[in-house]
Amino acid sequence: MPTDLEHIQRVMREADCLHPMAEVEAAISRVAQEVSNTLRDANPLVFCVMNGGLIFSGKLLTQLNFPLEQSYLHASRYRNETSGGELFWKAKPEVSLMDRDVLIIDDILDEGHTLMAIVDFCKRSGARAVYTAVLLDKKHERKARPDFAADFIGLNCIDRYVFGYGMDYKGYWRNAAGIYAVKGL
Ligand SMILES: O=P(O)(O)OC[C@H]1O[C@H](OP(=O)(O)OP(=O)(O)O)[C@H](O)[C@@H]1O
Ligand SMILES: Nc1nc2[nH]cnc2c(=O)[nH]1
Repeated sequence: MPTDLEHIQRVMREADCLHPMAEVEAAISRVAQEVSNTLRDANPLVFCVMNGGLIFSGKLLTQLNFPLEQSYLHASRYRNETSGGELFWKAKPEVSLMDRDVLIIDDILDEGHTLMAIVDFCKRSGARAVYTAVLLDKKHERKARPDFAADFIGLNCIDRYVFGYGMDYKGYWRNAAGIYAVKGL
């Protein structure tokens, strides 16, 4: 079925802006400082979790002023829907993680299944230490494991379906320059 672009446009028009661009950019700069303090001497291997992690990764990486290697992995649970299902690996890391300090960068920690599975994979692949950075930590009582938290968090966000800064609504608006909540979700 062709995408109803009028619907996609309406979602943007009716959305609530939760975190405007200036607030998000300030949060990214703070996270960059925290990551630098922890990893500047670690020669880390940094993974962007595609697709959602793309914009946060790009903006964060340009503010990390120390030697690192960068790559990507792709694990998806939502597959352009607004509720999650089974984790599906589209691309596993191709470089060796053995004895490396690894930093995983993703857009959002919601229930946590995605990030937990990625961390678990990295540890089983021989990483020496695995750190995680997320732009948003969504606050609710449905966490897969309440004791699992990201090491670096940009912003806390309310329990709504959000898009922008890499996060999609039905595959659209990853390019929105702010963090928005879909009306009614
Ligand atoms: O904490 P969870 O409940 O597991 O959800 C968080 C994950 O969901 C989104 O990915 P998605 O599966 O939508 O893929 P995408 O990045 O390609 O949008 C997001 O990018 C996180 O990786
Ligand atoms: N776009 C988007 N992806 C998600 N993955 C998990 N939660 C969310 C969310 O609120 N928005």
